[in-house]
Amino acid sequence: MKKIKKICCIGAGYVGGPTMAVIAKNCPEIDVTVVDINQKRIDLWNHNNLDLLPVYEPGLREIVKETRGGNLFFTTEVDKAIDEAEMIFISVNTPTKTYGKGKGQAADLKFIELCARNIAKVAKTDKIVVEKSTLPVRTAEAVKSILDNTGKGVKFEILSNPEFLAEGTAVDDLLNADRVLIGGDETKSGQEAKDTLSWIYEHWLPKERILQTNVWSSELSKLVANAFLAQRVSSINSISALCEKTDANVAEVSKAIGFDSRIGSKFLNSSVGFGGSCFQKDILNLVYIAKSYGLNEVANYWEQVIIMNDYQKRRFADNIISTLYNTVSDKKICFYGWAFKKDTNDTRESAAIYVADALLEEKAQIVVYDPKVSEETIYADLDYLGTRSPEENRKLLKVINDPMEACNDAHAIAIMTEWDEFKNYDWIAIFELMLKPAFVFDGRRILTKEKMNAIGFKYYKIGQS
Ligand SMILES: NC(=O)C1=CN([C@@H]2O[C@H](COP(=O)(O)OP(=O)(O)OC[C@H]3O[C@@H](n4cnc5c(N)ncnc54)[C@H](O)[C@@H]3O)[C@@H](O)[C@H]2O)C=CC1
Ligand SMILES: O=C(O)[C@H]1O[C@H](OP(=O)(O)OP(=O)(O)OC[C@H]2O[C@@H](n3ccc(=O)[nH]c3=O)[C@H](O)[C@@H]2O)[C@H](O)[C@@H](O)[C@@H]1O
Repeated sequence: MKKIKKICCIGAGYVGGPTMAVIAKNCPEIDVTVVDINQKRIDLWNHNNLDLLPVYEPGLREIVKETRGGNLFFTTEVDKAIDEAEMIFISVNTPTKTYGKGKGQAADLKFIELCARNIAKVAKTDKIVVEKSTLPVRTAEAVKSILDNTGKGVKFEILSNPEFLAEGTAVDDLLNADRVLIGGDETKSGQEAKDTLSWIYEHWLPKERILQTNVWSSELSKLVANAFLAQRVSSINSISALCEKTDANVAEVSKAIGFDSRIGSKFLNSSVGFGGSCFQKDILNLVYIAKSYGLNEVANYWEQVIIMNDYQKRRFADNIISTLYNTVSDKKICFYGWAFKKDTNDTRESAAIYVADALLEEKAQIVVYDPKVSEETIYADLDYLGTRSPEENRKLLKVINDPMEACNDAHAIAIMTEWDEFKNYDWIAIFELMLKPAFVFDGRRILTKEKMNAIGFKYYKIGQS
């Protein structure tokens, strides 16, 4: 096993940034360079004001402060970093394809291929190339084929090392990972490369949490882990609809089933629907792969997780409309939260986007307050859907930085993200500011029905009649 001194990571996003910061902190003898083609993102990673880091994660700014400029570097000099590194992580985005074959399901691998071609072009010495991005099964084969055909005699070992961190808890997830998965060739040099990557993680994680597999198992396990997690959320959300029709309470059901050690208590919180950049993308990708092998029953089974999630978002929006006397036209509805979960500024696939879109179709006036998401991001999310013109989105939806001002004269509040601060608001003062009857639609189940009703609210909580 070779002890390496220089690594590079292509892609300074939600995975590349935090992962490399944690490696730099725990491996002071290794120089870690994170590269990106997005100059603005790199400038923000290098900004003196650490509040402006492009990724908000609890604990991240402290690690960046400690390591940046010491053994952690952010730069757009991609070729130089590739040339100097002994190990290169590819951590670029792999979104769902929006064109051509597999449109709407398959992962778009153009950024991965560009990275592979760039490494092939630049590399003058042997490299270990690590797939950190989430990739369809057998992608390593394509990457290997591109790298092995450079004709320069440079040797590449390809490893799959998918990331399991969740946003909002990224630093903690990295420091205390349940497991690290490393897939590689079952050859002597493949084993050596796997051991070198294991050695990096062993700086802070117990050896028994580092699992080595073949490349294909590793690639597939990542998609399957996300599919199983999302499936739990869709399963409990399906039950939330049933609870609302009966006198059952979804929290009591979650608790009761979660006590069974075979089921376990995690990931059973009913919500307005899961969001995030990966659950939907990775399940769609799994569905596409299954279909491509003619496994239609397998594909249909997993697709149902997405169908249920779409139903949950639609159901929430429909309930707001029907409860507000079947019309929200010109009614002010205040959204508390836009991020797809608390403690992140990421909004990709957030349920808030789709609920807002449905209400805007009914000509509602929406006012959004989120403690970490910018106005620019919120408008970009809506414009991306293409449902109406950017001008109309800006006319119908406003972003306000003060939660009290946001709910002033509102007919209803919709809680879209479970930010802790929402629980501690002065809900009596909020009630006073709103039009009556004052409605609250709690898509995250963070408030107490009895207390809200006692204040005078008409309070609706997902999964409770
Ligand atoms: N966001 C998350 O929580 C997790 C994401 N993943 C996976 O990790 C991968 C990356 O995800 P994120 O970090 O969220 O994406 P991201 O979109 O935040 O970051 C990707 C970065 O790669 C850069 N990039 C694209 N092509 C490039 C190129 N040729 N050269 C240099 N830079 C390039 C982009 O400019 C962007 O800044 C995806 O495959 C995702 O599925 C895996 C686990 C968790
Ligand atoms: O591949 C990825 O990108 C990552 O996807 C998820 O992480 P993330 O999407 O960041 O966040 P989660 O905590 O999984 O939440 C996803 C969504 O499900 C929702 N959720 C989660 C749990 C729950 O019980 N109920 C629920 O509605 C959250 O609010 C959020 O909208 C996985 O948890 C990570 O292991 C994985 O690495």
